[in-house]
Amino acid sequence: MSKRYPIVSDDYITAICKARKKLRGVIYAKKLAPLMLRLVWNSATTFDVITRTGGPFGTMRLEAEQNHDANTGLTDVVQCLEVIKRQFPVISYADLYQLAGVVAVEITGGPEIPFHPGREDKPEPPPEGRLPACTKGADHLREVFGRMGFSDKDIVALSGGHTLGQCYVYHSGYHGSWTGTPDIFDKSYFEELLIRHFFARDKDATYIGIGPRGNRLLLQSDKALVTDPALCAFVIKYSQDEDAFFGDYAEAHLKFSELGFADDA
Ligand code: HEM
Repeated sequence: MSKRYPIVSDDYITAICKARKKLRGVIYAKKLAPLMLRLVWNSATTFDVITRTGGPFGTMRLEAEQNHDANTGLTDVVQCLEVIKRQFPVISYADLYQLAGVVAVEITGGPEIPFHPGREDKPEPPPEGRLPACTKGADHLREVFGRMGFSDKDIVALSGGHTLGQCYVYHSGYHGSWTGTPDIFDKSYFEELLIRHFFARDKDATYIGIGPRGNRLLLQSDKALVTDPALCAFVIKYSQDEDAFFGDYAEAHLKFSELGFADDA
């Protein structure tokens, strides 16, 4: 679907440029990049193409959505963004959150992702249960991502977002990072995935192992990328070619950050 982006005022663009700088400082100083990325992913991919509800429209500001099981741990980061929102009240929550996601990837060494302003905030949170489950395999990933128009390539490239950050027991019940460099956006997620899935032969939903710098983890949804041959072809490609990963990631990130936005119906 082609996009017809809304025209925003010069003042709005100036505010976006200033907010981007603030975000760089805050995300860097408070080491918030992984949480920011999780926040924007969890916000955007609630979009439902049929009802056109959910999506990257700032509803994570609402307590009801923060209370969804999949969003445990995101309240602090929402509050951090609230401080920036107060400095730039003209910017919608929807734009501010998605801008924060783009900045999080950029300042950790990842690709530059285009950003188009003009999203409006929705008043209602989406229903719970639209995000992919981490305890299921490739069929489930294809079903959930496919619903939003994502291909196999998009599924694998986006899952590379797990190059950043980790799981926390008090959020998801799991503990560990996917790589030894969870504050750097690079292709190490795919390298680790190819090595570690060999050790993950049991039927348990997650693999937990010990890495040079703490616990390593593979969710069932991560393992599915290696056990499914079509998905695995992309894992191998990205593990060998960071430029290819960055290019495909940036394209897919842009797509999720604009689900339901500026659609030229
Ligand atoms: C494929 C389906 C996915 C599932 C099932 C999934 C599930 C999870 C789970 C369970 C956590 C741990 C939360 C916690 O304990 O704090 C997590 C963390 C994270 N996810 Fe995903 N995720 C998926 C896709 C993605 C995508 C596409 C992105 C970004 C493009 C992403 C970015 C992150 C980040 C950055 C973290 C770490 C957050 C932190 O360190 O605080 N995830 N994810």
